[in-house]
Amino acid sequence: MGTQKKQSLKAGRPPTAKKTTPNLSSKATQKTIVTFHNLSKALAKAQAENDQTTISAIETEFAKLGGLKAYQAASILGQSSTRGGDSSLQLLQWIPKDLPKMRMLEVGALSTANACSKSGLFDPIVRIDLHSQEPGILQQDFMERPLPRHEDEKFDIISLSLVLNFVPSATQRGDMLRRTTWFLRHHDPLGGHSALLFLVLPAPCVANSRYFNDERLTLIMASLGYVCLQRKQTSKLVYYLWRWRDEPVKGEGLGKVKVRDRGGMNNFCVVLEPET
Ligand SMILES: C[S@@+](CC[C@H](N)C(=O)[O-])C[C@H]1O[C@@H](n2cnc3c(N)ncnc32)[C@H](O)[C@@H]1O
Repeated sequence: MGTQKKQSLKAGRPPTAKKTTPNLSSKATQKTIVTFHNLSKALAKAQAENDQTTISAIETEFAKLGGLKAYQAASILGQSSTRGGDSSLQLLQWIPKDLPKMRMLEVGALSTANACSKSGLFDPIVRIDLHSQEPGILQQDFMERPLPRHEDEKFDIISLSLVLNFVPSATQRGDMLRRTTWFLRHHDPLGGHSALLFLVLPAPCVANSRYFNDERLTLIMASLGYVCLQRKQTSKLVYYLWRWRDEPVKGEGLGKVKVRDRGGMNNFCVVLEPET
């Protein structure tokens, strides 16, 4: 009892098939990702407190690190097969191959050549990112993306892989999850449309947080109208496939609740504010 090594938020990639000794550059890659996340959290706090001195100091640190570009470069390295691979491979294992082609929105897209892009199961794939790395990726903040005017502009599936943990505050994470429902088509069993959300998080977000676990996530998702179809956890990542079935419950919020507390835990949290 209690002998298991605690997971930290540093863990962020699925294990490779063959265990390899981490080399210096994979450590450096992970350090960039962790530093970026820590700076983002500190910046959100300083901004909330309107602490200009701290904001300037953090911005200097971001610049020294190389900003979002350096973070994305580190994340792309993490997607390479030698570093743990492409999370969209898991989605392909869960999607039936005989469905009509699905309209996909990939939020936080780093490449146009991941497994989903090559599968032929999705058409079109609209890829967006805060900082586009390729012509096939639209530079756009999902939180600012114009809302669809017609059902035809909505999607059958949204991919949110390692994006929610990138969002600096708990309420913004809740807002992001709620926003996914505004972009999904209503499920039409006869027309074959499935409104799906593929969500990937670093495992410690649910497995080792004082304020978040699978139960809290399920409550939030249920309040938004989602049911869990699939879940898989590795030592580093947790993957989910959710079906959006019902309209979100109006006026319902889910705040910050301590679900457990042990030394070495993190404070990752998602808060769902009541929709106004
Ligand atoms: C760790 S990378 C994950 C990339 C890839 N989806 C994966 O699974 O490896 C997170 C990406 O999410 C993007 N991102 C974060 N918030 C976003 C937002 N609000 N809108 C669009 N992209 C966002 C970041 O710019 C970053 O490139």
